Amino acid sequence: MASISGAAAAPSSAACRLRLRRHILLRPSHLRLRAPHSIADLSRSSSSSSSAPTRAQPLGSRPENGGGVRAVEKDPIKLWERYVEWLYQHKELGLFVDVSRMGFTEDFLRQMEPRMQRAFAAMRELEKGAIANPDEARMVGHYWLRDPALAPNSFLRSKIETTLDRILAFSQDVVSGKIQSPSGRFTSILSIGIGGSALGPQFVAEALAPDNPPLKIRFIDNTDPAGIDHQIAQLGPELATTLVIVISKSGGTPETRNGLLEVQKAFRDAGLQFSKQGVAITQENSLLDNTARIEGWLARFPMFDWVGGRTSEMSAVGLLPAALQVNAFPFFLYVDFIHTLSN
Ligand SMILES: O=P(O)(O)OC[C@H]1O[C@H](O)[C@H](O)[C@@H](O)[C@@H]1O
Repeated sequence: MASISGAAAAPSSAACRLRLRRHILLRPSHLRLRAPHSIADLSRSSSSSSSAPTRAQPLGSRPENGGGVRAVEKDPIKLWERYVEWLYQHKELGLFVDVSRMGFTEDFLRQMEPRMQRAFAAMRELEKGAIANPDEARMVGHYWLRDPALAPNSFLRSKIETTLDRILAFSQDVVSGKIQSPSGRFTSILSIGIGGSALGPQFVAEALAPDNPPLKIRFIDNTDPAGIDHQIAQLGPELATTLVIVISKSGGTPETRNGLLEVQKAFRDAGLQFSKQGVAITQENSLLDNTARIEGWLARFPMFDWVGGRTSEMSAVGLLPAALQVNAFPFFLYVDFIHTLSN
């Protein structure tokens, strides 16, 4: 990730989007996601075949798979040659993949090439919006979230970008105090959601949030009544300045609803108005979405049907909690980093 030294004022969401776009435009073509011409392109870092060092001979080939497997090379010189020939490097990310100690042969790569080409063809179809979930007639497009330009049409692209803009604007307004609870600036976040609607935000909070985030986050991620009571008790009077984010793709998960009902009761008991502090992240017109709309919650953000719960980290599910835990500039770098990583 680029250095954040010299960071000045938080950029506007438009500036963030602009930089995201510029990043897409300026990205060197060799870094673009593409199907390699040959599977060997995947692993070879450099060197033409004519200048390639002599490769170790297969040591332990298995006749049943045509000799594609070999024992791991032990000779240090040959191992070094194998390392030099096959090291994959992505300079921009500082990512290196060393496959030299894996027991494969050239033959293995030749055998796999038709299968890989079929996989790349299937991926191309998927990326163009093919229905990959026939039971529910849904596309599978979570990777469009990381690069909206990949979305199969302008409608979807604009939905992704608009949502990203709204997340940035809302989180900046909450962190700066422009949007407040009736009792003052928001000081913490309570996330209610389970499974795919909790794991990504928990991981990011654990891995990336600063030691003293603008808003500290807590999670209710199961229906254990003692656990729910514990989180509410830990907040104590801070409930009055807690932003409650209710996350559910389907909007009807009973565990999440139980958590919501318990928290709403705690608000009532404390004489607080939940709607002034509640945010919903869910599919449009779900039970949760309709509840939030009818009760007039502070905000609603969409979850798309073409994003699986377990791959929703770069949707509002993951980005809103992340944006609220860091100030806007590092959040932008986070989006930028994920974008680079995915390409
Ligand atoms: O996001 P929701 O619709 O509330 O679903 C939340 C979770 O519910 C269950 O635990 C499913 O097994 C998970 O795959 C899903 O992520």
